[in-house]
Amino acid sequence: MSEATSEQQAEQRHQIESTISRLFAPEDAGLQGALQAARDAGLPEIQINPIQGKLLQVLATACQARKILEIGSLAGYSGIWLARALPTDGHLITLEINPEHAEVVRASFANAGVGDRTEVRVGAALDLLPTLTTEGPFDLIFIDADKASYPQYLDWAIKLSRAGSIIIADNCVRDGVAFQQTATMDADTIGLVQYNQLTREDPRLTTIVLANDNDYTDGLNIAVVKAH
Ligand SMILES: C[S@@+](CC[C@H](N)C(=O)[O-])C[C@H]1O[C@@H](n2cnc3c(N)ncnc32)[C@H](O)[C@@H]1O
Repeated sequence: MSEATSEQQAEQRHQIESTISRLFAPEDAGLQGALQAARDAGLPEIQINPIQGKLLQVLATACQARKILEIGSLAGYSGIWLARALPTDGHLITLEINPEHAEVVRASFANAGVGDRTEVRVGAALDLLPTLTTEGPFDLIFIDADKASYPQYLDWAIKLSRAGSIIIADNCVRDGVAFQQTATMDADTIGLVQYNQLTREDPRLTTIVLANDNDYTDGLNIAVVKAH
């Protein structure tokens, strides 16, 4: 029997990922509504994928999250996955620099039935993070905004967390460039490379990066805070 070509292997991986997505991470009307609202508003389609969304829920449930902080809301897709892991008196704060994105997020949260436990704060995350010190600690922090600021976001995430909190950052693979020091890196890549290095070396964290198996998304850096 002839061996599968790399195209056949890629197709097989895609089929398996689609099956996992369909069985374990189906999108309901609220999630699909957020995607449609993003398209209608002309927002870029750069949200996490359904398997990552379900993984965020699994992690939020594992740390019994009551308070979640997100940096980078876009249209609210990842926020909906996260908010649905909260108890009814739980709270998600999401930070978004673009006021037009924030309007879409608020409408999508309401449409998905999580408007009561979510709050969108508009501004540059590095300006907003210092205002959150009295509202923490946050049980889960999801970082998914401008990549150049990731190292500073990590500092804030640790400050705003407790032992047992989970800090997750998106785009920490980028076809492998997020692990390589090179002379020609742009500011985003420098931020990602430093973020991976900092989370790997910080004795307060236990960290892993999970790469997705397809070619149109990326990978999550997942760190658990052991102690401060
Ligand atoms: C990749 S998207 C977020 C995707 C979203 N987490 C999801 O998966 O559904 C990044 C978002 O971060 C926002 N953003 C970029 N720089 C920011 C900053 N300095 N502070 C706050 N938000 C920022 C962008 O406007 C954009 O909406």
